[in-house]
Amino acid sequence: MLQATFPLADDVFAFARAPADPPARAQPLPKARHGVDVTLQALTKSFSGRRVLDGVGLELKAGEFVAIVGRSGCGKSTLLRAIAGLDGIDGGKVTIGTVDAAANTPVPLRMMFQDARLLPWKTVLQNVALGLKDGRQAAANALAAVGLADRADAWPAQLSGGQRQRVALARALVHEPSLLLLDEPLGALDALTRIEMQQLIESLWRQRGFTAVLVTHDVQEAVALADRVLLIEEGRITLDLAIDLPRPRTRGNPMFAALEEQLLNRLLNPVPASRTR
Ligand SMILES: Nc1ncnc2c1ncn2[C@@H]1O[C@H](COP(=O)(O)OP(=O)(O)OP(=O)(O)O)[C@@H](O)[C@H]1O
Repeated sequence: MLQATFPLADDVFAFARAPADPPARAQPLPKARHGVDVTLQALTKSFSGRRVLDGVGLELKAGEFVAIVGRSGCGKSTLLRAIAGLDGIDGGKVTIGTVDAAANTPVPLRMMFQDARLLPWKTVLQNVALGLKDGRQAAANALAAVGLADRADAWPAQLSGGQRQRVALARALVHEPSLLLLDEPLGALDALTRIEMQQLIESLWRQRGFTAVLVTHDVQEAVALADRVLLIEEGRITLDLAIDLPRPRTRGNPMFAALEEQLLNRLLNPVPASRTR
């Protein structure tokens, strides 16, 4: 369900025509949908004989916000892509809601990446409406929800990096996903824009109730956003840390700083896998 086909010739003509369509007036986003439970059982995945996921098991509750951290190359994106069904797995099972992800049944999930992956020959509104039948109104609503109602007719090249990620977020939200997978989507943004985007993602998550899984290198971001932070080491989840702080969270809170330090110390001083199994 994540892959759409893009009729190239139509797109080229659309480039010549756009943005001739009348502007769609923004309306509030529809009422929140609920998130889905996600269950991973004994996931394994190897690349060139090297085991990257080594029997990962995990249960996420509907509407939970989970962050995944770990050293570079530990398998965070591989795990996310396995949940999304983008890459095959060697063993184990992914269940989203009641659907076995291997069953080829569409599941209500969307994914955001570090780069916005917008089509440069489509306007912002057209990018968000992509793959939707009569999607202009829904796209306008989603753009308003991310604060970009006034850029609907702009081209992606006319936007800043932060604005492009807002469009990518709108493009995901317009489908009202029950599960949003975020693969380091804020990694390329400056510090201030990053915090603004974190606040936006958190507020949309609170309004809409989807389950969120965020891969991040930034432990502060993980503590700011997540209900639970998971650490991946040697192909397994070796730490599952509950972040029991009220929202919205204040970085100056001593408990915030203590959790951040705990995670950072754990990342810098890995425990041998044999002691975590
Ligand atoms: N398509 C692929 N083909 C071969 N090896 C791959 C492929 N995808 C990932 N790998 C390898 O699997 C390991 C885990 O990669 P992955 O991208 O999941 O790590 P990561 O924790 O997300 O890393 P980073 O934090 O640097 O983004 C790495 O050693 C990587 O080189």
